[in-house]
Amino acid sequence: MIRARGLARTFTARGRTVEAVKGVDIDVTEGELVGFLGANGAGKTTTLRMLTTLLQPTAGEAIVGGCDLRTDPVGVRRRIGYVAQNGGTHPESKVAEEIALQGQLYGMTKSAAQRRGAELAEQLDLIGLDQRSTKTLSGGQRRRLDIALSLIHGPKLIFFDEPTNGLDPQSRANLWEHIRRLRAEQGATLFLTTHYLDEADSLCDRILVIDNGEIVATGSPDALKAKVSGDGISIEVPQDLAEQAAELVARLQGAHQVSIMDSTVRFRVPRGDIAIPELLRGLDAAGIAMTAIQVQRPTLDDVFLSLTGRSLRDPGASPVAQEKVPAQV
Ligand SMILES: Nc1ncnc2c1ncn2[C@@H]1O[C@H](COP(=O)(O)OP(=O)(O)OP(=O)(O)O)[C@@H](O)[C@H]1O
Repeated sequence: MIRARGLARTFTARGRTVEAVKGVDIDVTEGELVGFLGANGAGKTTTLRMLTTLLQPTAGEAIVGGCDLRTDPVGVRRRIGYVAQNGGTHPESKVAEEIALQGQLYGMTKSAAQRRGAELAEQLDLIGLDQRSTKTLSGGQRRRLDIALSLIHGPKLIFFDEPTNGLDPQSRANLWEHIRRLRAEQGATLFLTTHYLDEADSLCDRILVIDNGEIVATGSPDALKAKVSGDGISIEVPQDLAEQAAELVARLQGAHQVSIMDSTVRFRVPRGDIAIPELLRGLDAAGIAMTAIQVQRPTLDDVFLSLTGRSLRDPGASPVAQEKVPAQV
């Protein structure tokens, strides 16, 4: 659905040159829900605007929805939907007028646009709002109207720029449901930018991490977490047996960063769920009584931190998942 090679964009303003996007390669296959994750100014919007024909690349090439970005931008536009960060509705227009106008922009008759608008209103929980002016809609309703407008011509590839930016947690969760349904019910391919870690984690099949105009990692949220840091485990044992427990721990497959502090042994493994049964058997056989175990799953922020040296933590991000369970030895 998307194949970009060496896509780059440089801006020059007042004698200063900014390399906003430095030659990125992007591959997205049909039906995928891909998140483009990065801090403010990383180059997300610039990339999205290039892929949607709104901005000309300085270098590189891309096939988007089967059409060449450089030679057939009109073909690209016909095949994609684009939900911009700030939407494009006029505050005084009525919802029904916006939908009809958008349909007509895509060459539909007024009645065909109204029929399609009614279908979309049903799918996106906008029923009963057609005579409301867009300025009276809530933030979540306005975002859903933006999505309806971008879907009027039935695109199979949809781009979202920061879809839930500025929404309250409940409206964000509601919008995620709508985005998931778009894929499940219409088989759409979705590409969205976000700086929300929890959004990327819970919504996306695959994430591309962009930093300073370069893609620094790609993979499923779980694969990225396992690759970068793995699960952190700490166990409590009698202090005089901590050394012996640490030796057992070091023999677990993939164990690293083993350390001892008083009666606590800390370490990391690629998969805690696989390591723990083996650890329990080893401690049992050695007669070491473990009194507590704590498992800390890695977060996407751990991934981001290890890739970029900076944290992307935000108020909407999920807390670190922690489980404290009694030891069973
Ligand atoms: N029209 C422009 N002229 C000059 N510099 C620009 C222009 N548009 C973007 N930039 C610069 O390019 C870089 C990437 O910006 P971009 O908007 O793509 O980042 P972003 O990851 O989308 O950030 P945000 O999350 O804040 O939207 C930034 O340094 C930005 O200041």
